[in-house]
Amino acid sequence: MSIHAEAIRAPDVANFEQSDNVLVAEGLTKFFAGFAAVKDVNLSVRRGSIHALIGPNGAGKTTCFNLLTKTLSPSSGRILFDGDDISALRSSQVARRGLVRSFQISATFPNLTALENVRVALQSRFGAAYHFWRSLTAVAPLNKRAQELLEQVGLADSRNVAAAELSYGKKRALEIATTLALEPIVLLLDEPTAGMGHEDIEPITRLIKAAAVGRTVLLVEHNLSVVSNLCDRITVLQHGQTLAEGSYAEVSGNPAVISAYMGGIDE
Ligand SMILES: Nc1ncnc2c1ncn2[C@@H]1O[C@H](COP(=O)(O)OP(=O)(O)OP(=O)(O)O)[C@@H](O)[C@H]1O
Repeated sequence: MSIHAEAIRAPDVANFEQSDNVLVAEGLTKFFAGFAAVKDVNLSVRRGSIHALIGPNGAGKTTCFNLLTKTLSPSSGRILFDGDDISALRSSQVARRGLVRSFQISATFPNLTALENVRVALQSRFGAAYHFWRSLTAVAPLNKRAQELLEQVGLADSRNVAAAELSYGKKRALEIATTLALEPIVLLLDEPTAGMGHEDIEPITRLIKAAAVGRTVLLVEHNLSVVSNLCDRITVLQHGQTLAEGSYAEVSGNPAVISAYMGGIDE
């Protein structure tokens, strides 16, 4: 895959100067049948940063991520996006505001080509004017943008290949292209390198770096070398609580973090 970092377009982010933190969690807590999977987590994601949520297995990363993406509702606490309390909003509502979770592979349409998948994402963004039932001529203007997005994620040569036929790494790249079609202000990625072989990890890391230009990225990631290579800021969770926050150098030198990972760095 060849990736054109500089070509990935920055979103319209007129509010960038307003506040240092684009996404803030305050006292975020989630109980499952009396068990606190996430307990009183405070988190500030700086505008323009690549921020990782890490921690040992069962630390509460996925639950925290699902709360931030509004896939789950918090038991208590609140979430601010661009200064607005989004705690009561649905994921579709926050996505329209620019807080967009990367589609999961299962959400791409396996029988549609890479180009068609990106076009469907663009159609969903542009609404009724480009709905499915419109003729191919009507949606043609979207092909150019879809093609650009495919080029940006290194999939130009795969434009006419069905999503189901793409390699695992290319499926993840397609997933990112469909997400970028929505012009996210904050791009949320759930374990972007999970299940990848070494050959795909480096290109996807470069792709995320490129996609982060002009926007903010928050990801859950198990692979600590990816985290160290990619992320400006890291929040370490353990037992549902924040154990440490800082740069990779800061958190990786923190004795509490070392102890939490002892015997179980799940790279
Ligand atoms: N829907 C649920 N119902 C009950 N318990 C849950 C549910 N989801 C998560 N948990 C529990 O909450 C805790 C945190 O889980 P979570 O998946 O958020 O951790 P994680 O850090 O993402 O773990 P992993 O690295 O293994 O994916 C775990 O003990 C898990 O068993």
